[in-house]
Amino acid sequence: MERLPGGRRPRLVSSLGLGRRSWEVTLDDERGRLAWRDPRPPRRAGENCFVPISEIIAVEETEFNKKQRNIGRWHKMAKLHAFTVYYVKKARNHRWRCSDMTFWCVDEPICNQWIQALKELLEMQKSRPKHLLVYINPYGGKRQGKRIYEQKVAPLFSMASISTDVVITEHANHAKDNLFEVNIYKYDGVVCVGGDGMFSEVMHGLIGRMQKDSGIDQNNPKASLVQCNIRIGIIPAGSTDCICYSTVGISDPVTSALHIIVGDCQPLDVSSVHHNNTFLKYSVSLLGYGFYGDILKDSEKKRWMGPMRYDYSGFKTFLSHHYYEGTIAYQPAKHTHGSPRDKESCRTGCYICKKSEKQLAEQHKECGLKHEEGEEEWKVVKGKFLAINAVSMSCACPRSPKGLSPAAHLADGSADLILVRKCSRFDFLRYLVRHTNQDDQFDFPFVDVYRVKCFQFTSKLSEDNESNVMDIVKKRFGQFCRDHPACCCNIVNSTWNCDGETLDSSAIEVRVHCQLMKLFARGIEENCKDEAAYSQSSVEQLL
Ligand SMILES: Nc1ncnc2c1ncn2[C@@H]1O[C@H](COP(=O)(O)OP(=O)(O)OP(=O)(O)O)[C@@H](O)[C@H]1O
Ligand SMILES: CCCCCCCCCCCCC/C=C/[C@@H](O)[C@H](CO)NC(=O)CCCCC
Ligand SMILES: [Ca+2]
Repeated sequence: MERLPGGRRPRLVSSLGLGRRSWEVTLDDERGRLAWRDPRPPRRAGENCFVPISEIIAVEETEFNKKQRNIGRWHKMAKLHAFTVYYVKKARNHRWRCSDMTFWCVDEPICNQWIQALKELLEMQKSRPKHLLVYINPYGGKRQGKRIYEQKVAPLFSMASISTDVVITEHANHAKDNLFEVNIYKYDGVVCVGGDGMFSEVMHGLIGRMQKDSGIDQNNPKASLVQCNIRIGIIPAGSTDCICYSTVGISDPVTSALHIIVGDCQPLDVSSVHHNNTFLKYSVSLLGYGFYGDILKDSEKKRWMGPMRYDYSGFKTFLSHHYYEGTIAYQPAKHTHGSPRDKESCRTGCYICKKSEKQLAEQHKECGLKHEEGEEEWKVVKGKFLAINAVSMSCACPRSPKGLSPAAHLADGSADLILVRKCSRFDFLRYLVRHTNQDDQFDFPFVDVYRVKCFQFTSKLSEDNESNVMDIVKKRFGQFCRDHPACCCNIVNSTWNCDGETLDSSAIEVRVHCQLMKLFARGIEENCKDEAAYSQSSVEQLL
């Protein structure tokens, strides 16, 4: 086909059948859409329907047979030629489905011309993956990972001509270790089928591999880490699925598979966690000490309960009402204009995240001129806390649809540090209930929230130990308190919950790395009735 300047194709316009009627169908490369309208005048506004090319999954020649819709007298008069376009249909609550429509005509060359033109346009969608590495955790969540992948995801990948290498994990860290061995550069992305823990493994494998290949020492808390451009796709099959929910808006395997197929790209902040110049872990969702650390520690013993373990341990931890003494030092995130108290949330195309992306690009250009971090002031907060939560994203999940910090951004280079001070059980319950409703979680005198780019935490116990107070006495005293649950003052440390895994150290140093990695996602789309939504509901009416 001839090309216009810029490599674009001329518009392809034909009269094609769709359902019972004949339509003027246009493939418009410039506007990036497949559109059709009723050729009979008068043309009323709203009769023009389209599907964006970026949301077409596949096109294939279709055999017309008796199963096809009744298309009136046409099939009696001539042999019909047809092609089917599979596309993304956007349903409620950010759910995506694969829908299809079959166009037909009597002229075979025209039908072939359409198939070829559509295939060429799909081929030109350069952000779409062609070859993926897939890790499936068969034991995550309700142990449905393998079935979900085989029944719901693999057929879509195959329809979209995506080839895959699939690894079913045999033990914890299988995926992470494997990512250090395989030739990751031959893949357009890595897919993990499982929960947040499985995602964390794949992320550690990929980020770790990138640093290793670039000679960066992960143990240096100040190191400028190398960005990972190999995108990760999450097929949710876990217990919390917070990362999937917060980046897509729903925890649904088919929706996530479609975001992978259309080649979406969502940059993501990653926090590095160190202790004494030793690398511990990366985190993208929740770093929680106190309440969420204690829930996790208790729930690990109850893995056999499946996702229910969090409800059981949550209730138990709530009743125990332990608080912990410690010191937090943080540097405010001055580079970003947002605030954790903003009414607006991070949505697809978020301008605050875009601004951070520009700043990051400038920093990379100026290479080496950054790190004014050391000169900026540190703020210090001491106290007794029921929970210390640092979230790099909202942490929205089915249990908490707005998340722990509804205005947190996916890719602004900051985390929201939420300090919940000692308060009554009743007040803490009021705070927890606000995780689940529309009320402001930070509107309590015992809750403080700061947007930070790095922070350090030291528990009272480790401070005292450092100041040479006898370890054994402290530990005994801690035991004494735990044996008397009515005494809420816990002299032992809590545990850090790092994206659903426990950390061995309570004293940690955390730094947010702006947009260190990328996901096959686009952030949460605004819930307005946009153009695409309109065109698709019109398709439904027509067929
Ligand atoms: N084959 C396996 N056997 C045992 N553990 C595995 C296997 N594959 C992966 N894992 C580990 O299982 C952990 C939990 O997996 P996953 O996240 O998929 O499930 P989950 O039920 O949602 O758990 P979580 O709430 O911790 O995210 C991961 O940290 C991962 O390292
Ligand atoms: C009376 C009603 C009170 C209800 C309160 C419900 C609050 C739910 C908030 C859930 C916040 C999840 C934050 C995400 C953490 C993930 O990185 C992590 C890994 O999957 N999950 C957990 O640690 C699992 C943590 C699960 C906690 C329940
Ligand atoms: Ca962030």
